[in-house]
Amino acid sequence: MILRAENICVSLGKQMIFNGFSISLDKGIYALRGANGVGKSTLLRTLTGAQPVSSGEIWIDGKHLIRERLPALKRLSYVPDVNEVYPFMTGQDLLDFVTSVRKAENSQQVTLMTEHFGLRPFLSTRFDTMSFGTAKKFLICTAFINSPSFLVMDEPSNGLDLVSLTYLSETLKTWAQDKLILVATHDEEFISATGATILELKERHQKSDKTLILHQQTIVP
Ligand SMILES: Nc1ncnc2c1ncn2[C@@H]1O[C@H](COP(=O)(O)OP(=O)(O)OP(=O)(O)O)[C@@H](O)[C@H]1O
Repeated sequence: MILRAENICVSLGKQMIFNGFSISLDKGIYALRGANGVGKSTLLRTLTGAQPVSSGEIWIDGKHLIRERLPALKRLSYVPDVNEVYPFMTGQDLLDFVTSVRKAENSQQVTLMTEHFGLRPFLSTRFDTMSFGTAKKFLICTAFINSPSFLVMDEPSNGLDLVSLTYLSETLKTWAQDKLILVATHDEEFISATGATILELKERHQKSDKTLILHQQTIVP
């Protein structure tokens, strides 16, 4: 299993969002859906170590997210729905920074991706003057640096133009052959284009008691 999370409990402020939630996934592409506020972003942040758990255990590719934090983090990438990049950084700065932090070689895949996304003219643009979609495309590119086994994206299609969206869908389909891709999305067309299996996050009896409903039939484009 690339992802294994068991009995996780997560609270935000006074609100318990997850109370004993478990999920295990192997390679493939999965679309996490659910009503606004049900906890999709919180779940993604938790599975990537960005949101601490009050109890429960998470393994990424067999590495424990707390006890083997660095090896676990090296195996995953997370693209949030908000631009969390320092405003003074340029597109190239971000690519260089992530390449260096991940001790990666300059990746051909990432260079190719920046070309397909039309990012070359924006390599020296600062994030505080970039459009939302352009910033999102740089963040997506960095997620592919060092070929992580577990790719997590929050609303990846949000803000992307059609050409970039088509390229991203095709790239994700290829990657899903031997990696796990988990995206939170409300975008039916994107789900259809990637052929993702839908995971519906729902509340069971009370707010913190959540379940995942797996839609066995994937939507075929
Ligand atoms: N920093 C925070 N402090 C307290 N509560 C929070 C915080 N962030 C989110 N919440 C609450 O946690 C719950 C889950 O929020 P989350 O953003 O994970 O939902 P979501 O399913 O991703 O929603 P959406 O579809 O609107 O993006 C909501 O009730 C939200 O109000």
